[in-house]
Amino acid sequence: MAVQINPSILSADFARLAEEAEAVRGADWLHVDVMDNHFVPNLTLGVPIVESLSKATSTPLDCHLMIEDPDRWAPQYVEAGAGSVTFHAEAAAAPVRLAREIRAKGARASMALKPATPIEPYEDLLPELDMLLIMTVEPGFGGQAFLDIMLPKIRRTRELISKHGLELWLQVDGGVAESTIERCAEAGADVFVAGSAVYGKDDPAAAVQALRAKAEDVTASAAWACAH
Ligand SMILES: O=C(CO)[C@H](O)[C@H](O)COP(=O)(O)O
Repeated sequence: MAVQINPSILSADFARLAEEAEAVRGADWLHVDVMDNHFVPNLTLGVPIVESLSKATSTPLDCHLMIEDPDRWAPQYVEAGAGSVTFHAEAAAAPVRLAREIRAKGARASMALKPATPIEPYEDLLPELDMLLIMTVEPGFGGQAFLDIMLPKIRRTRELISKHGLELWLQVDGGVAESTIERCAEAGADVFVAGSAVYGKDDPAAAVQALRAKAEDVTASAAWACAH
């Protein structure tokens, strides 16, 4: 699977979201962080803004729901135009039913794990998903330091994906930058969310390309990618 770079609009200027989407032309997806100040201690945006943004950009939206009760809300993000919707394993009451509903409505279904949540209890659910997101910071804020201790979980997840022969994308989010992306790629990630490492730069589009080049260098020779 080709490397994908998804800039996180959490680090963008919320008053100029359409222009900020344009500033990362060439990115694979725009990562939209939805926070409700309950599941995480921060508040960002909701369905109406996702609906407007989906009409304002041709880059598909990868919505990461850091909210309680995703079983109720996630389908509304598909209707608002999201191409991929990620709910948290810790918040979903019925993750299989929810993943099937997201897919049935026409979006990619994805599940996220906070740093302290292991992958192993979810092995049997993986065929129900199009992507698995491993948080490499505690969710809630951009600009945090990458948690190296998540690398073994990324490796174990990649092994499970290979073991079951799945076409599942493996996304990492939090502290992904030029200094950390190679370690994530080597461990088995193929979809990379980056907020401050893209929007914190003078040329966000160039930052996307620099991240892509680093990850592609690794995946060209990584054992997991060659075996895939
Ligand atoms: O989900 C998130 C925070 O919960 C953000 O997507 C993530 O933190 C991106 O920001 P940065 O790349 O600056 O760490």
